[in-house]
Amino acid sequence: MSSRRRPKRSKDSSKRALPDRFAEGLVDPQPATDTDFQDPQRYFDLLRRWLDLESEAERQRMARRRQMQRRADVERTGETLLAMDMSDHQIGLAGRYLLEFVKATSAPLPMNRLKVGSPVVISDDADESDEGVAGVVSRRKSHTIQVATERWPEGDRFRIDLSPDETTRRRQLAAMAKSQTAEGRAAKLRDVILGNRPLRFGQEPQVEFLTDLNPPQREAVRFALSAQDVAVIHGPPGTGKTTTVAEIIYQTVRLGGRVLACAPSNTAVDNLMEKLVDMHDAVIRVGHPARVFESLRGHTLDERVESDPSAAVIEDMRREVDQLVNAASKRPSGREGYKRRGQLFAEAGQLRGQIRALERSIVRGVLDGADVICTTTTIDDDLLGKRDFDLVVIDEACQCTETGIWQAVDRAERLVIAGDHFQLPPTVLSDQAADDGMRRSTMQRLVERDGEAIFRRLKVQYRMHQQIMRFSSDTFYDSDLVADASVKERLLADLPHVENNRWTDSPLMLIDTAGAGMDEQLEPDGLSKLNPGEANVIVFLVRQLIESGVRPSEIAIIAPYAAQVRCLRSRLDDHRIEVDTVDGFQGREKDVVLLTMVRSNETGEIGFLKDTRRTNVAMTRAKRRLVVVGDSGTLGNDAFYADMLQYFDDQSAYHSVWEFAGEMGL
Ligand SMILES: Nc1ncnc2c1ncn2[C@@H]1O[C@H](COP(=O)(O)OP(=O)(O)OP(=O)(O)O)[C@@H](O)[C@H]1O
Repeated sequence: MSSRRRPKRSKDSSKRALPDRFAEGLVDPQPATDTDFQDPQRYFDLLRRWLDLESEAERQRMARRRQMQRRADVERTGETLLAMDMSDHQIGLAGRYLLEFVKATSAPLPMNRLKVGSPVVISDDADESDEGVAGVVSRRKSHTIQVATERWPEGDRFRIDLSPDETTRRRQLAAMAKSQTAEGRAAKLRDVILGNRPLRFGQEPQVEFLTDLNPPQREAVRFALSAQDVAVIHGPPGTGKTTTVAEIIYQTVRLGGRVLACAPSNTAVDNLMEKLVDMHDAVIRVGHPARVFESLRGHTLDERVESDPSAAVIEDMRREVDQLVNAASKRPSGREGYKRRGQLFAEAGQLRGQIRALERSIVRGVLDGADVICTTTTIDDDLLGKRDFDLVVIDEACQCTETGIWQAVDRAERLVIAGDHFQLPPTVLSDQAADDGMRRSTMQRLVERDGEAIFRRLKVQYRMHQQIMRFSSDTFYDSDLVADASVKERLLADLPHVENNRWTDSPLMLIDTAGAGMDEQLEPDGLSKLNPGEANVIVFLVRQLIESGVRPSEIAIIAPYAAQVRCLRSRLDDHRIEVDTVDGFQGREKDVVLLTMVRSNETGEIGFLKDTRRTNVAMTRAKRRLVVVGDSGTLGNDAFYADMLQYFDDQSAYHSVWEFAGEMGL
C-alpha cells in the first residue's frame, strides 16, 4: 500500500513552534496579574468569584432544563430522570435515608450523568412548584438508582435532577476562609503555594524501596520525601504516577507519619487505594461504598463501622426507624392522620439523632486507627473532624481547580501533588470563569511558576508502542519519554489470537478524508457535531480488526464530540466495543484506539480541538495501535495538527481514504 507523500516541514521549525503555541493562549487564558495569585486577599477573592460564577452557571443550566417543553428532551440531557417510583428505602450511615427509585415502567434507566456521589434534587413529578429534597446518589444500577437524603420527599411519583453542588461549594468556601486567615503551619504552606515563601527541601533520604521502581520514579520519591512544604510529581501517560505516589505514602507511614490520600474523582481515589492496600493494613476509604471497587469494600469506613461490636445496637435502632418511616410514609387521611404522621417522623428523627451520635464515636475510633485515609478532595469535614496529617497527597491534581484543593491543604503538614497538566483540565461550567483561568489547576500554575525546582517528571512509560508515544513525547514532554522494553515494540499482531496483516502489523495509521466530501454536521436538535462519513470509515476499520481476530473488548473508539459518539454507538451493535468522548477515557488504555477527529469544513474551523490536551489524552490511550481518521484540509490549518500529520507521514503511516475507496464502497 503506498502512502501519499506530504511536503516535509523542517523538524527544527516544528519544534520551535510548540512552546510558542502554548504561550499564544491555546491553553486556557490566564487571569490578569500574577499578584492575583500572591496576595491572599486577592487570591481568595478571585477564587470566590469563580465559585459564584460556577454556581450561577449551574443554576442557569438547571433552569433551562426545567423549562424544556418536551419531556423526552429533558431526559436526553442526561441530567434528569422522570416518572420514577420509590421501590425501597433503608437507613444508612449517619441516619440518612437511602431511597431507591425505579422507572414507573420498570424499564432500564436512560443514559444519564447521575453518578454515585452526584448531588441531586428529588421532587414531585406532578408538581412543578415542588422545590424537592436534596440528596446524593449512593448507588446506581441498570434499572435502579439509590439516593441518600436527610429528608423524606413528598409525592407519589418523582423526578430526579442533577443539582448545583452547593454542599461542595460551601465546604470549599469554608476551607478557603480558614486558609486565608490561617496562622502558623497552615499559613506557611499557603504562602509557599502562593509564592510568598521560598520552596524548602531537606537532604534526600536513603530509601529502602518496597516497589521495584525505575530510576526517575526513585528520584521522584526521594525528592517528594525531602520536600518540607510542597512537591509535585509530573506523570505523563502510563509512567506509573500512581505507583510512585503509593510508594511515597508507604515511606511516610514507615517513618511514623499519617497520610491523607485524595483525588478529585472516586475512580482516581480507588486506583490509588488499590495499590495502597497491598502495602499497608491500616488504610481506610471514606466515601460511598457502592462506588468503591469490590476488592476494596472491606476497607471502607462504612464496612468498618458495620463490623464494630456496637453495630448490632445500631442495627436494632435502624429497624425501629424503618418501622416508624414505613408507618409514616403511608398516605395520611384527615387532620389527625397528618398529625400522627408528623409525630412518627419526629420520633424517627430523634432516633436517627441517637444513631448518629453512636456512629460518630465508632467512626472516631476507626479513623484514629488508620495510618492512611483515602477520600475525594471534597472532604466530609464532619467525619474527619479536626484531624491533621503529616502528609497530604492529591493524585490527578490537574483535574482539580484551585478552589478544590484547600479542604485537603488545610489539613496538611506537607503536600505532594501529582498529575499531568498536558492531559484534561478540570471541568468548569462557567465560560467566564474558564476565560478567567479557572481551568488552570494549581499544579499547572506551580510547575509553570517554579519549573524544575518544584517538580520531578517520570519518564519511563509502560503503555504505548514507542511510535505511538513519540509524537506526544516530543510535543508535550520535551522528548523525555522512553518506552519500557516490555512495550516499545508491541503490536496488535503479537497478540496470539490476532492475524498478522496490514491492519495489525504497524503501530500507527492516519486516514485522511480530505476531498472525500465527508463534511461535519451539526446535530439536528443540539449543539454537538458529528461526521457520518468518518463514522463509516470507523465502522469499516472495526470490521477489518474483528476479521483479523482482534477482540471487541480490545478496541476503543474515541471522538471529541458527544454527537459523534451517539452516531457511532447507534451504528455498532457490539456493546463490548467502547465508544466514548475523550473525558470518558482519561486514565484508561486499550490495545487499539480508533480516533475520529470529526471537524471537516470549508473554513478550517477546528473549535475545541484547539485544546490539544484532549488530543494528547486520546492518542495516548493506545497500547499497540493508533488509527486517526481526519480531514487534513481542515486540521492542517492548525500548527499542532500540521505537525501531527507530518509525524504520521514521517512514520510512513499516512494514507488517503481513497486508497480504500473500493473496499469501503465510496
Ligand atoms: N517501575 C515499574 N516497573 C514495571 N511496571 C510499572 C512500573 N511502574 C509502573 N508500572 C506499570 O505501569 C502501569 C501504569 O502504572 P500506574 O497505574 O501507576 O500509572 P499512572 O501513571 O498513574 O497511569 P495514568 O497514565 O493512567 O495516569 C501499571 O500497569 C503499572 O504496573
